[in-house]
Amino acid sequence: MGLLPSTCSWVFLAVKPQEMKSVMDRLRCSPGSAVTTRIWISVAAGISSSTLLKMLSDGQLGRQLIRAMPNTAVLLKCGCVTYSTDIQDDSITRSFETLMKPLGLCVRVPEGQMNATCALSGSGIAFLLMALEALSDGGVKMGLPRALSSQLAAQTMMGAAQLALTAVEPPAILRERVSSPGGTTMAGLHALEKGAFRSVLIDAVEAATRKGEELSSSSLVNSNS
Ligand SMILES: NC(=O)C1=CN([C@@H]2O[C@H](COP(=O)(O)OP(=O)(O)OC[C@H]3O[C@@H](n4cnc5c(N)ncnc54)[C@H](OP(=O)(O)O)[C@@H]3O)[C@@H](O)[C@H]2O)C=CC1
Ligand SMILES: O=C(O)[C@@H]1CCC=N1
Repeated sequence: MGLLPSTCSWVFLAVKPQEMKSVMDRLRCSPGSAVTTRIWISVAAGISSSTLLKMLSDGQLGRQLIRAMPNTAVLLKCGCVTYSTDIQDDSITRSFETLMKPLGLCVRVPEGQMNATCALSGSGIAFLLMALEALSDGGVKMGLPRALSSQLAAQTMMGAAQLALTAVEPPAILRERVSSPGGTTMAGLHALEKGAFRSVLIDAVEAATRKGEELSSSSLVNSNS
């Protein structure tokens, strides 16, 4: 990775947060590093824009930075990309959004919300996949074949997401419509409430956000070392 062509005007930094400092150090020594007008896009979880900007300025690599957070569903063009930047030139942010929009939803957020969006949409895919696995296990426990159970769980999750994305009503109302008095859904929802389902998901987003904050402070320490 010693070479950074000077013609390369947009560079994605997609290494693990712990690798970022050493990668920046190596970029500084690259022949093309003198180009200070290029746009840097970091997708690293946790590392704040101020830490990244410090690494860029230490390496005299310019200061045009976009901090972005995609999720793995971008592979299927139904992902989320959140980003924050202090770049004032609208043509640059428009170009970035044009690049990202085919991948799914692309939303600009304040820097202070990046760790929370990383937790919710970046890591949230894993939380939902775990829920999907568990739903499928539930079906298998009740005698369904594994393949059918997994297929029904995934399709049901997609259906719930499509309903939530297209309906005018909030998810709570959509849920009520499935919950007949004395019916099967209420029986299942009661079991979820007893297991603190909602609370556990809220805890998961909070824990992932806090981890992002920790990664930010540790990379700041590293960038000063
Ligand atoms: N996984 C996810 O869902 C998401 C991840 N991210 C972020 O993306 C980043 C990468 O994560 P992920 O893709 O999961 O990790 P991977 O381990 O899959 O990929 C890391 C990449 O970095 C390369 N790499 C490692 N060390 C160096 C180095 N010293 N110099 C140059 N390249 C290096 C690796 O190359 P090689 O394979 O050749 O070793 C590999 O291509 C992380 O910062 C993560 O926070 C952001 C959003 C979502
Ligand atoms: O945990 C991770 O490495 C990544 C960051 C965003 C989602 N997962």
